[in-house]
Amino acid sequence: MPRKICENCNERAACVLRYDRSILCRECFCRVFEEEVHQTITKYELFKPGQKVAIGASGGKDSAVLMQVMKILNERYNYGLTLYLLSIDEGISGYRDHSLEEVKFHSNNYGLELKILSYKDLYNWSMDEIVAVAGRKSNCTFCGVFRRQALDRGAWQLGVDIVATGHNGDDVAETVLMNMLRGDVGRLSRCTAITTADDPSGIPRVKPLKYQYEAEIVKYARHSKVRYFSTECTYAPGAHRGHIREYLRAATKIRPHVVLDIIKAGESFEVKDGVKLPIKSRCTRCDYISSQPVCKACLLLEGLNTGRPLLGIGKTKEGRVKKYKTIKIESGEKCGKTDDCCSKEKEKKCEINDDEIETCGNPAAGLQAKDLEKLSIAAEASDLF
Ligand SMILES: Nc1ncnc2c1ncn2[C@@H]1O[C@H](COP(=O)(O)OP(=O)(O)OP(=O)(O)O)[C@@H](O)[C@H]1O
Repeated sequence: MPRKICENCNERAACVLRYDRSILCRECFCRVFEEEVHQTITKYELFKPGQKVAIGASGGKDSAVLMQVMKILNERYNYGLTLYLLSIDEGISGYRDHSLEEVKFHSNNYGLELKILSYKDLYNWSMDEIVAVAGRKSNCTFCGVFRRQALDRGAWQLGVDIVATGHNGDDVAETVLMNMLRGDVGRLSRCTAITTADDPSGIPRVKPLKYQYEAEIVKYARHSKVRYFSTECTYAPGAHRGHIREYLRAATKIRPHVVLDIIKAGESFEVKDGVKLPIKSRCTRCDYISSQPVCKACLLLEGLNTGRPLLGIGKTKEGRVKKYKTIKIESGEKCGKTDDCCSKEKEKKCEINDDEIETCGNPAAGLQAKDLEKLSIAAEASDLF
């Protein structure tokens, strides 16, 4: 069989590009990969000259590749950025402690200042301690909510203008599917954004690898010899995201560009006028941005600190969060079982929980409450932070 050669330079071929099936050698593949990221950065104007950028560094393949590509592009194209590494130590022994060793190696290797913040210092709870009291079903909710705030706090401490994370195309496509399966219109409408900020006046986060396939990130790491920690999180196997990931992998075998197609579908999604989305305000306890009077992180912490670890998770009666939903009343009939029964007006903002299902005879209220309850489980983990 004739030896395959690179379509660019006639060197020995090493891989096939996923989207157009071009056959490339190692060097040309790496160059094409870097140029694609450069295109994303320039097209979406992710950075401005002179900015300080913290790279969210977990030690895994995505953030390790992001560091290397950002360092190369910053020099090749004179972006004029000062790069830092920011790591959050969630306190997962046998996982994060090992992956942080990789981050320390990268910090020395690239000469980039590294800041590490731990959940234990920030919240007085490590993930191992949380899992010991809350079990393994909701660990991703705790971890996702706490990490979002921790990255923000770390970014403040470093004094950076922007945080870049290694979220890749597969991550974004998974999140689109997760939000669709949950019918979470609010998150669906914002999860494909390449630049995000929980707090509009806070430090924005960008995803320069948003259009890169995970498989090609792995190839890039292999061909350009990027070191990374490859073990999966100790607590990941039960996560909902894992099932979606398996589905996406299977779909990719049939339709190789399904990842980019899903992202495109998500980007084209628009919320109809009149659909009510949660209104963001400030947490009354910590002042962090929140659509509830008390933010999710404060609620989860309250649960942990008062021996009710599922408070805010929405799984037990004790830990149930108050939910509000605007209910349309078709007939205007009054069920009469509660004083403030949602009956007189055509529309009313109702607090929904299981007790209300029992006491209020309005079938619409019961239905909404059950649906919301299902949706609330681990819903926080379906945001890309
Ligand atoms: N503990 C952490 N500290 C700092 N940044 C993090 C941390 N965990 C995740 N991130 C950032 O969020 C991105 C996506 O995280 P995710 O949990 O999806 O991990 P991943 O897909 O395995 O990425 P990676 O391969 O970089 O670990 C990472 O690439 C990184 O930029």
